[in-house]
Amino acid sequence: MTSAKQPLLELKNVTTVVNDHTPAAKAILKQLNLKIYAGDFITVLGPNGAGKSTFFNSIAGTLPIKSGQILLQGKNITHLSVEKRAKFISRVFQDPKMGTAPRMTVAENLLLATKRGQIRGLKLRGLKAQLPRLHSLAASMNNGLVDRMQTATENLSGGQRQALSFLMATIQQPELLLLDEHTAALDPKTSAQLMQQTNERILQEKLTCLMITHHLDDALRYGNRLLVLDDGKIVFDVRDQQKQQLTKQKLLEFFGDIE
Ligand SMILES: Nc1ncnc2c1ncn2[C@@H]1O[C@H](COP(=O)(O)OP(=O)(O)OP(=O)(O)O)[C@@H](O)[C@H]1O
Repeated sequence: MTSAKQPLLELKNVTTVVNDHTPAAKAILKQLNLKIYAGDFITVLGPNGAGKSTFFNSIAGTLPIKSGQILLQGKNITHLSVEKRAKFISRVFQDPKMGTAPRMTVAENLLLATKRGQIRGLKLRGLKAQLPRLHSLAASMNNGLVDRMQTATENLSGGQRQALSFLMATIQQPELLLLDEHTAALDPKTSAQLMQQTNERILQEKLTCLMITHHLDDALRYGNRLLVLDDGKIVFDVRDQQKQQLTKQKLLEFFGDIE
């Protein structure tokens, strides 16, 4: 029974306010409660402006929460800095330019990611010894990234760059992976390919993941649990068999034309 286990991540009554203490103050997350368990691969749907990115910003610490608590494996991380949370929480954004250092090569970026949280990482020691592992990771993305290991990241295609961002975010097996529409900027074929590699890696590494998407098909096909966020609250939460039985039609009926 999942209810008896300690959640990997728990949000307790989380309220997040933007422009706090100004006349433009607005609550975006509204007393949100959620328990996420190790191994959950959760797809997150919701209309534009529902608060999905704010939800991720609150978990990652890029936006302070106004009230409530965030617990990671029972530890209160509500006031932990973004940098400290980055040791446990990885994130991939929609924009291919965001996850990588543009002037550094693919191999250097990957190596940097293996040393996340260590100061000496910046010196990139040990590149040679790590190369076989980095090569096989790049090859696993099946998109030519492995042939461009010595290429500066800024010269990659958007799909290769997102695949690299994804690898960098998962190379150290984060306790929690946040995918913020990470395939949305890619063409349909590239997006589908990255989605498939994403799924394989998450299952293989048994990662715990929250993935925001506007694609109902992806939200239904991937993961063991599906959430719908609307107006700063979780309004729908299904898992396992209930999720498998969900159809696109039922989802559309539930919250209108989200796509
Ligand atoms: N820093 C901010 N300042 C002011 N308003 C903000 C800020 N961040 C978010 N908002 C507002 O909060 C609401 C929720 O935004 P958020 O980006 O979390 O929604 P979303 O569900 O991710 O939307 P989308 O699907 O369009 O990406 C929106 O109305 C947005 O304009």
